[in-house]
Amino acid sequence: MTQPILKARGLTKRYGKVTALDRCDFDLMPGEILAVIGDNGAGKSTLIKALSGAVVPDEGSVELDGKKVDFHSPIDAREAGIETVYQTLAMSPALSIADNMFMGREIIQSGVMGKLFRRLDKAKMQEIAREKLNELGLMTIQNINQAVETLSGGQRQGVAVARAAAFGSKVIILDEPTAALGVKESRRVLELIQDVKSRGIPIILISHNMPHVFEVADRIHVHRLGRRLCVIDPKEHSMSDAVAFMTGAQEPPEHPQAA
Ligand SMILES: Nc1ncnc2c1ncn2[C@@H]1O[C@H](COP(=O)(O)OP(=O)(O)OP(=O)(O)O)[C@@H](O)[C@H]1O
Repeated sequence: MTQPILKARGLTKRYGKVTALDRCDFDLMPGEILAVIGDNGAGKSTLIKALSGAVVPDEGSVELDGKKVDFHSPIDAREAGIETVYQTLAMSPALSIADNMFMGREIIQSGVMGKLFRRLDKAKMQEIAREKLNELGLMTIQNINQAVETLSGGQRQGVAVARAAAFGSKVIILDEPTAALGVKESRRVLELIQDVKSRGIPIILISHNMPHVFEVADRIHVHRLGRRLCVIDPKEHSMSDAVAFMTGAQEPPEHPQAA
């Protein structure tokens, strides 16, 4: 049987009296798009943070590729191959697309200048950035040296996803990638998500947008009251079923398709 690429068991995170995660289980299978849905305050963000090193759970375990991992910071998770694109994109608007793509992992020139003065290999970074954006069909971005602040919302999101796809070797987490976008831009981002999937990289998609979730997700993790309520197949359930499970208006399916 196929093993999950990312697996969590019994994750618990308390903030004072609030239990944001309550013995939560989670499974992401290789190559899939797994949507995570849930009401406001259900604990989706906390789950994602626990999987990406931004929050250290009080209890529970996380396994990546069958090996136990203990992330203490997002850098730990990144180094292990988990890239997260947050709703509030962590980008520097005044810097170029290439600079943003390589922020925090700049390429240093080989030779003396690099060794002694840590001089950056700008040409190399631009070349790789262009290649990555092209690969993902982001051809609308003409100039790799253009400042990110001059891009549209959808293009910015595209750069963020391309950055994640370029470096996230194992898992990409997207937190509400279409929330701030118009119809056309959302469409482009959804296509991009499918492009990334077709390259074999599994994606966790947190979204409140049910049509978007139902369009791209292979499976849907329904989160409620800090834990996984069930996992549903979007081909077998309607959007109104999903909302009813999520809000507690309807009992979840008897045999939750855990993984
Ligand atoms: N840093 C924090 N300090 C205190 N309480 C927190 C903190 N982060 C989250 N919580 C609480 O934990 C619970 C779960 O929050 P979380 O943000 O994970 O939910 P969510 O499902 O992502 O919600 P939304 O869809 O509204 O973003 C909420 O009750 C929230 O108030």
